[in-house]
Amino acid sequence: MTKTYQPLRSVRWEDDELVLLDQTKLPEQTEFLTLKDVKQVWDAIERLKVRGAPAIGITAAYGVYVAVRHFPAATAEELLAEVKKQADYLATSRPTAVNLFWALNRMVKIAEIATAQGQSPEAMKRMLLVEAQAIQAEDEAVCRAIGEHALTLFSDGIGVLTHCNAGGLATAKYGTATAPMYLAHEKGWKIKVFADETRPVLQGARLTAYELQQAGIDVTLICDNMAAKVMANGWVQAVIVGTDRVAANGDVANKIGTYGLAVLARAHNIPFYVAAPLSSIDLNTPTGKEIPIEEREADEIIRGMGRQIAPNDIKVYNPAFDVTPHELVTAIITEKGIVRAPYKENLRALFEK
Ligand SMILES: CSC[C@@H](O)[C@@H](O)C(=O)COP(=O)(O)O
Repeated sequence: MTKTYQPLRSVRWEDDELVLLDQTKLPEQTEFLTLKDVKQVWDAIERLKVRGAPAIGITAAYGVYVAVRHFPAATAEELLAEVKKQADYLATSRPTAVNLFWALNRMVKIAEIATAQGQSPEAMKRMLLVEAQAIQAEDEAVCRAIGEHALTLFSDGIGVLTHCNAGGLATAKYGTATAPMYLAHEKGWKIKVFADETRPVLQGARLTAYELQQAGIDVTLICDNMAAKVMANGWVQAVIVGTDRVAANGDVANKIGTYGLAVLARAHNIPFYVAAPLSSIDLNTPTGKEIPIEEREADEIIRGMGRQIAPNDIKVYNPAFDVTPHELVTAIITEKGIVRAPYKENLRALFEK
């Protein structure tokens, strides 16, 4: 029997307001936030109320509109300057996911086009909202296309391991790494997913386990340090993860722990796939070494599980992401198809298609 995927919408433009599902409250509470100003949008991104590279980009795009919608500009040039200022501000919310900068650039570009066309400030505001909505709608189609390509690498009965949440909550719909899981499920395939809990913020436990369970997909939650055992048991035929940024040489930044998983996959001869929309591929960053890696506060670890689990003032190292060298990546699955090594040439060619 085929099942239709019921999306969890993490970002919505509703009744002329930006509404977010507060991901920090899941799975205990389903709470929606209406964001009234750009500071609230910045905070929501920084505090992980909205997270996941594509969802961050979509939110920031709406954030630009929210920031300027009531700005009393007399001319298009004046409004353009404000758009640039607010985009620069939103760009400081998180450093690693390139989708944030990609989406903000698109918003600035629309404002530049409106200015060059001699549009009024009010017309420019309307164009900004339409662009943010287009970014969201495109992401849904992109995720579905990634899912269709990724599905060609899967088969009925497959066991798949994933890390963090590259799911519907992190995108407009379907997710990236989860898209083939939803499509396999729709086809009636039996797919077994193992979700790493993903320390320290537990996106795997709180979000991936939750959204796959809601969709009726067979998902088993494991602690991060159990992945090797699950692989050794022979339960996993593919690892698939999302990404925050793919460098021009194919190095992949993703949630901390991804690199370790790629090493384990190689040791067990299991393919390691990265699902990446073109908006996450950054040809301007030559290698993983140049990708800025966010470091977050110690409290995420010391008091991360709702109670104190380490001594106060303990020295903590808390990078939110790591970089998987391209040599460990079996393939990168994009909306335009599946890319394999040599990544430098093949990723560049994608943008010329
Ligand atoms: C499709 S989401 C891809 C990545 O953004 C995801 O895997 C990830 O690392 C998210 O990190 P987060 O810190 O929760 O924003």
